[in-house]
Amino acid sequence: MSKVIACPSESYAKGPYPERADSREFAIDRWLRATSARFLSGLGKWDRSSDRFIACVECRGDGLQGLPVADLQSLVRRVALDLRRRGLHFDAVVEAFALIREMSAITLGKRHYSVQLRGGYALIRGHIAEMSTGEGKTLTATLAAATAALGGMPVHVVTVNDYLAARDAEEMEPLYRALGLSVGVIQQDLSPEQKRANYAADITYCTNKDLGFDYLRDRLQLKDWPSRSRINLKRMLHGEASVPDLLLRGLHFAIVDEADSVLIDEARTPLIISGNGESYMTEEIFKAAIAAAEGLTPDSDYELAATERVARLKPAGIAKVRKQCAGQCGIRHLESVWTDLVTQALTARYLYHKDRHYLVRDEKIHIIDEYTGRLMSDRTWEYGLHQLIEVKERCALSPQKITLARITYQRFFRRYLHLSGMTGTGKEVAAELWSVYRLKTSKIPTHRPVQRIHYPSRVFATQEDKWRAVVESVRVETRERGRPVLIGTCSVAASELLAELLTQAGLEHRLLNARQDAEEAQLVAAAGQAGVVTVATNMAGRGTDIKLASGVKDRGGLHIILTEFSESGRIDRQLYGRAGRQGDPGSAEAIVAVEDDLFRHHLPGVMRVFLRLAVVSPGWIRVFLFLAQYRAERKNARIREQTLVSDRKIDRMLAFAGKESS
Ligand SMILES: Nc1ncnc2c1ncn2[C@@H]1O[C@H](COP(=O)(O)OP(=O)(O)OP(=O)(O)O)[C@@H](O)[C@H]1O
Repeated sequence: MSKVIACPSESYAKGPYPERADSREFAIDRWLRATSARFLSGLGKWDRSSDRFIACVECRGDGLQGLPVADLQSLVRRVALDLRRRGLHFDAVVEAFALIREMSAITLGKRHYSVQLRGGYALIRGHIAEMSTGEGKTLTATLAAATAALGGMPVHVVTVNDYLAARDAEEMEPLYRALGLSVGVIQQDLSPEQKRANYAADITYCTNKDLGFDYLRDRLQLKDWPSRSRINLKRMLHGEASVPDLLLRGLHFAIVDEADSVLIDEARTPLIISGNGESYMTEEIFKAAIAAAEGLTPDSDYELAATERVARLKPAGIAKVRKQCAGQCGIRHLESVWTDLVTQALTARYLYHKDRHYLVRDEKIHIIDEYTGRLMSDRTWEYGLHQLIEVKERCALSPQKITLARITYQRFFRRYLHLSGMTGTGKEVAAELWSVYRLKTSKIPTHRPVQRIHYPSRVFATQEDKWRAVVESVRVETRERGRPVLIGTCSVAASELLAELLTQAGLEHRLLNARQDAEEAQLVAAAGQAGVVTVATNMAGRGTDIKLASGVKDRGGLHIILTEFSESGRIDRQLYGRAGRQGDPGSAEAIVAVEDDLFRHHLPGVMRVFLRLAVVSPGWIRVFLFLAQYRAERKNARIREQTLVSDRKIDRMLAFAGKESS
């Protein structure tokens, strides 16, 4: 079984994955769900405001300060019993929050600030807590996670990449251990047994992808599970019926960190599990398709939609493809298959780029996750795209896959009994979070005023001018001011180009990208030291906490350089958010070019001319940037909408057939 990346444009599912399970395990699971639902029902009885809640926690906390750990632990045991008995009752949650806060002060040396209590309140109420970057969401999550876990709920803390999942679990573990709770971490390369053990922990830190795929694997296990009456019959005839080994313990209580990325941005692409299938497509056919695609003329024969990464053949192109290629490789009778394949070949040839969308390593294609900048080595693209890219890059051909199970994030996360989330950038997507997930967004104030300074953005006519300005800015900030600098680039290729230019300019630097990811923790640890230059892809764009070395604050803190605006302003703000955390000094600037993808794809030609002529002031740059990102976000929202619509259509079709989808 392997995992497939769906092309965003193709969002249909094959095959139903009905749930027809019953057994002692499932009875336990159902009992657990019912218990969880009872546990959560206490929330409905809360009639006091968040201010009152915070005041109660603060007041109770005053009474707990100075108590020895053993006394706190016995109070924790008492509140755990109370939570199990009465559920998320107001008084019990106040007591739990106050105890977790005091225990955190002792074990981690960090006592939750009032604003973090407010964030915790939002999470326990099932909201999205919008807390600015660097405000301590990792610590905030412990309040809700530990309270739910003390009450017996299996808790999943979901984040965007393995590095963050492992870091957060490791940092918070002393607190959980002191509270008598176990912690599990799911990493990509764990065996099923290890995963099962980690999911059995009270609180499990995992990534959205691992969680989604593990859920699909469980659904596949359940697919062949017979109905209740068949199990009973089997038991009568053969004794105990065997039950499948599931990885998860069900979907109960989830806290999604970087919620806008997981629930909105990544929701464009469904999760698909596939297995090896039989195919008549040979290497010759894929080669012929690439050759046919190369023989077509742009604009007259085909058009490319770069943002959606899909190619479309025009009537002239279709006629040419049929005339030139039909009959090749013995698939004459399937002209539509051939045209589809040539269209995919156009996509592979012109819309997927080496060192941007994938890496070639050991004669294999490794997909780069566009949201996290990390390698997804065990994933493949579907509908022949992966094989076409392999042919394009002269790699060995991997077997073609067929879809076994599929789910969208929209549908997956709605299955949790209790869903909540945190992000530094949730304002723009608050309406979508509500309409799709029924999640309210609560804005949490900052603990200390943000001191980050934003220099005016600079737009250059060419890439060369842009990179020259970036190198100059690095020189000034490090050599003249002695500050650390973090430069965000949009691809492995761009990061390597900049690294080369910095070397030529004699500026020492470190590189963090999908090709050089082994020393991520060390690179991040060193990135806050005076004069250190770190060039990174969006691997360092979210969640990364760069701690400033002593003396760096006096020099102005960390400086961030953004070298290409992304389609969403949220992603840019996340990168800026690596500086000026927790009230520290810091600064950020954007140095970009008119030729960057965002402007090329989303700005009308006349505006690009204005930008190129450099007649625009910083104010106008902001206007053009807003417009380009607005158009890009609209397009992406439409894609997500389509994914959801086709998902609902599949649901209705399966319901009509008396089946249930994954
Ligand atoms: N109550 C606290 N007391 C002391 N330090 C804290 C407290 N809360 C958070 N911090 C520190 O603040 C820094 C930022 O925390 P964290 O990385 O969790 O922020 P974040 O909100 O998740 O950031 P991002 O939005 O970038 O993901 C960390 O170094 C953390 O140790």
